[in-house]
Amino acid sequence: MLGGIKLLQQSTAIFNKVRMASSNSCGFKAAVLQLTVSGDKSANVANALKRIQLAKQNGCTLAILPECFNAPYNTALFRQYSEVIPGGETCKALSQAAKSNQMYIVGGSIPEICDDNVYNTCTVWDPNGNLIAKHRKMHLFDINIPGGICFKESDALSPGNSLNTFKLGKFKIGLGICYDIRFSEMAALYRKEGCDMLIYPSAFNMTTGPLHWSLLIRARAVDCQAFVAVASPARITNSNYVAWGHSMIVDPWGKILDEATEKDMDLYIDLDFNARENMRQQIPTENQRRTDVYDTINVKNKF
Ligand SMILES: NC(=O)CCC(=O)C(=O)O
Repeated sequence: MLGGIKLLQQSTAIFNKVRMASSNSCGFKAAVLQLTVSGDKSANVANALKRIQLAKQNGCTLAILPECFNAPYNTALFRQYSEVIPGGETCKALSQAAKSNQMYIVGGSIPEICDDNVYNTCTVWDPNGNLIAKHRKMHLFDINIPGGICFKESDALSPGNSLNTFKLGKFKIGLGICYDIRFSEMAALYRKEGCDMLIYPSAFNMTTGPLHWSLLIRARAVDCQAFVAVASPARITNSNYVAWGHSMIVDPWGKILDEATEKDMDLYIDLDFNARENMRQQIPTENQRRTDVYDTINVKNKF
């Protein structure tokens, strides 16, 4: 824990072992799974496992699940669906899936219970089935747009207080959850930490989704010069919270490499990190920052 920023990373020994099996020098193939989420937790988890296996069959090294993929996205239900990490049924299933498919899994998010607090938490699993990172949503989704949407996660959830990264081979990946993407300071810290990619399991809504969703994803990609992947639940029009869908992966230039519709579907995308290196050399903003003028992030939050 340095300056309020905690990094959770696997040990070098595991890292080396996994790297051999799972990535090459310039990239890997990622799956973004846009799953239908119902009130039946076991069915949600079983569906995720099936789709992870399909991603493996399609040559993917990494599978990314949506925010709140095992439970309805509903403040009144978070506690009821919550489970402990890593001992709960969802974590056990994800760990097993990572091991049997020899994949990395970014387990979207699930309602986590810890010391009677409930968190919106993302877990990450390596191909040995080990939990290598955990991120609790830092910025709770509390908004009120008259005639649009009123949602108050803080009625039911506590916020996380740390930034979290993990390594896939030589690539460093920073984690956020949905509303976290609106806070560019957080992404800037991940960039400063050297992240090659940011992943945000998400569930935007029908009011903000149309204008803000791809804008924010592309903005974070361009200002961090990193890949950004976001996985949403599929849209179910008669549910309490209607998700925007449109899961996507954007490259460091801000180009949308692939985008889902609102329907239940998966994306499989080859990521070539050479493109990222080229961009960082051609537009070297990292070395051009005027930290003599705006030094808040750099001074307060040294990793
Ligand atoms: N689940 C969320 O955090 C939703 C965020 C969202 O929709 C937004 O507009 O921001």
